[in-house]
Amino acid sequence: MSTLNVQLGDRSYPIYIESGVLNNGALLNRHIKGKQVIVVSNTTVAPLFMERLCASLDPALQVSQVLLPDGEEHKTLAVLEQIFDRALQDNHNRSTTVLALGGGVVGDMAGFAAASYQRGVNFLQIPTTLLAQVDSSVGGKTGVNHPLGKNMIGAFYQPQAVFIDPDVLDTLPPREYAAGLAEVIKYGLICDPAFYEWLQHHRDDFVARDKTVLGEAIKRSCAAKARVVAEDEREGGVRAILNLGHTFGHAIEAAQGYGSWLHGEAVSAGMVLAARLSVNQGWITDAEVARLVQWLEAMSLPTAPPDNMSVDTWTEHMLRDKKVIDGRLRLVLLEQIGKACIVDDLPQAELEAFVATFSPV
Ligand SMILES: NC(=O)c1ccc[n+]([C@@H]2O[C@H](COP(=O)([O-])OP(=O)(O)OC[C@H]3O[C@@H](n4cnc5c(N)ncnc54)[C@H](O)[C@@H]3O)[C@@H](O)[C@H]2O)c1
Ligand SMILES: O=C(O)C(=O)C[C@@H](O)[C@H](O)[C@H](O)COP(=O)(O)O
Ligand SMILES: [Zn+2]
Repeated sequence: MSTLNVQLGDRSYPIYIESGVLNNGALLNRHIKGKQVIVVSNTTVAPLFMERLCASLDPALQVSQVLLPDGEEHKTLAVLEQIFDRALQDNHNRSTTVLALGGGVVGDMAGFAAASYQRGVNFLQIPTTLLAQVDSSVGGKTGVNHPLGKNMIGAFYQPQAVFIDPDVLDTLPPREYAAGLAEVIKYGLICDPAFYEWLQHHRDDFVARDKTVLGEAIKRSCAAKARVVAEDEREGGVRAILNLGHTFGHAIEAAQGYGSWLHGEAVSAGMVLAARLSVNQGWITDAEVARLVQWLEAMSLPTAPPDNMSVDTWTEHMLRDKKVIDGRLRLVLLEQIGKACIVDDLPQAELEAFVATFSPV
């Protein structure tokens, strides 16, 4: 078993990465504080893993299950209420533990429920998608979408532990697997050039879902995220680099209707746009962007945005980004491959001219 740590003082927590950790009752039960558990999952994931998970839990625990509808379009305040309804109907008190069993949607929603139910209860993450294992289960960003913007309602609320079982990825559909790879590649681009090269070197192994290579990628991704989060938990500064491609990506997701583009797909196209803007600044080369595009395409990821968003639509969504300060956009660009930077002085006219190059007239 590999154990990493997210170092946040008295809120530090372990990330356990182990085949079969879903069946490791001793470990799971050690992190359950009270006598009650609410397992939050969805209608796709629960039939796959709920029984195994519940069999690992201490039989003396009172366990409630909440199965959310599946899909990004259900990551809403209205659906979140289903968790509170069940928690209250089943008399869960402040010492209950919320356990998220699912992908990033379930994790973000369960985390926000844990942050707000009776003003905060114990929270554990069991991520079941590649994207959730390498990104969303770590770092404490929780919340839901609003029709006008992604993740607009939420809280920073760290889990008390993360349990990653790479074996659960065996059932993950190809499109979801590719979406997770986009966030893996992101870490190489923003802060780890050696990892970027290693990932490219193993690109056929990723297509073949080689377990050894995948396990190593999960570990290195979680380690990168843990380092950044430990440095800047609430995104006052450096944490924003984890948002590479997201200003464009979130605009795509919201404008196209949540669920039409997967989050990882929108991030993939968004990273290419951020890379192209970085070329315009004279920082990286066209050849480096071409190499990235070719790689993402080989992973079946989109590398261009949809062609139905006007400049106004782009601008409207991008100006709602959470990184905006006093009406000024902050964009994550690439100073080099493997080194991101945060840019807050790109003239609005330059950004609009850039967006116009891929928008309908
Ligand atoms: N909090 C963060 O730091 C953070 C980071 C990245 C992304 N996110 C959020 O995460 C969400 C995307 O997460 P996602 O990509 O995991 O999507 P998701 O949660 O919608 O899961 C993708 C699909 O895979 C299914 N699934 C999950 N595990 C499975 C398994 N083992 N086998 C078969 N099917 C399985 C799900 O039911 C769903 O249909 C977005 O809402 C995004 O905003 C949050
Ligand atoms: O953890 C972070 O910080 C990230 O930015 C990780 C992103 O991959 C993730 O999609 C996050 O949810 C985006 O956050 P937001 O603050 O832009 O909504
Ligand atoms: Zn993301």
